[in-house]
Amino acid sequence: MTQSETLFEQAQKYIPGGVNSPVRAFRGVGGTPLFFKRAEGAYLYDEDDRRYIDYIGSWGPMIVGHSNPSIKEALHRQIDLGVGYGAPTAIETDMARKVCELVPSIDMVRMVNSGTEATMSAIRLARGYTGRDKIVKFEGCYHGHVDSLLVKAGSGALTLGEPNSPGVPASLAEHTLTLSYNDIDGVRDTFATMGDQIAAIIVEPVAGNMNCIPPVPGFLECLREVCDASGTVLIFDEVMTGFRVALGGAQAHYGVTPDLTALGKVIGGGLPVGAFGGKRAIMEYISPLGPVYQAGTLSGNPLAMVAGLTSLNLISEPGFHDDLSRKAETLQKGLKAAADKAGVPLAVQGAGGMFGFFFTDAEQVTTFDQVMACDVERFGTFFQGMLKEGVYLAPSAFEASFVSAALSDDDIAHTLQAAERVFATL
Ligand SMILES: NCC(=O)CCC(=O)O
Repeated sequence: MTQSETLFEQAQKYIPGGVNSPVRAFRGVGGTPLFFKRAEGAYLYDEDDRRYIDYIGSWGPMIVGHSNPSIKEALHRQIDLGVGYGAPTAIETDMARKVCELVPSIDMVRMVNSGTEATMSAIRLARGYTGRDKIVKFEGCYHGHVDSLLVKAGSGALTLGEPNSPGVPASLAEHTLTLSYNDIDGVRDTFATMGDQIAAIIVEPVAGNMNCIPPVPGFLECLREVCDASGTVLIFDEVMTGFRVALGGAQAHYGVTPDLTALGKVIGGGLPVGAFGGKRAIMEYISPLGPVYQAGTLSGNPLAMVAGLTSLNLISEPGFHDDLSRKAETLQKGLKAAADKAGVPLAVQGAGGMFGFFFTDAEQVTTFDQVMACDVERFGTFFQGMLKEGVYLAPSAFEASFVSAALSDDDIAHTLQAAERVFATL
């Protein structure tokens, strides 16, 4: 028995499913989740002392690689000064200023502790601001485990076969209208009949919780247009894409400006942080300025702020995202070439520093239905093969994978050679 197997057995006695977040459980890909004890640069080390090239990066935050010396130094300095005061600090303003500079659609920002809190608060704010209850989300998009957003959700909810979670009252879910991602006509039809009742559209500008689906040309533009016409708040959930698809996020990459943005992952540099921000007139509706309530014991925690701000400073270096995108593109091209060589039908796609691949005959995957038609079993076999080769990809056919700046050209070459060997066995 491996150490991971032993530890997983023990964990299951005390933790539901042995994990603190369901997609870690390796459901649908077989085998036992790996237990890690150390991470450095592009690598994870498991409890059996095996090294893996990491394409998850703690599900996104580790964009500069693990155990970055500058982040560690900033954390050590802050630990000596106290780990939290529950009161304002200068670093919170430094962080807010940085976020507003990097994402020009954000005039004001409020820090929270997770992406879930960010989307939940943004939805409440949009409802309070517009005085409307209905919201629009897209099938297969996941915005954290917020009640009214766990409707036809992606990520672990989809992986485990429960995209509509029990426990969400029907009376709450009925305010959530779910449309098809990339379906421009569907959006126009819905807004033509009930646009004036809809508080917000929330969307992943690149859908990363049903694998990796970029928006088709015109989709995000259409969302902006219908929101403008009906007084609806457009919320981009950039928890995954923020600071990753481009320094200014997917909104900079695709040139479409939301009213509110939800952030997480990279903004915390590996610590638990989320944020939501946007237009001043809307943000002024949040308490204590406005009537919409939102709060948090640990919000703006100084350890989280120094880790996050250091991370944002590191990724602001000129050329950072060009290099990140080049790495992701080399991987995508290489994976496609390796699959072609083995005669395995594969579609590979990505945006900036995120990517995904689909076992399908289709050239391109743009819809939820196409995602669902892909060969999930084959994905599991490939995933396990890559794991044996020391490559740690997202353990679900419904999640994007991520690259970090710590990944070397040799790591990518090793990954592609491994992929060639594993494709040959499928
Ligand atoms: N799509 C998955 C994630 O973003 C990570 C959070 C989780 O464990 O659900």
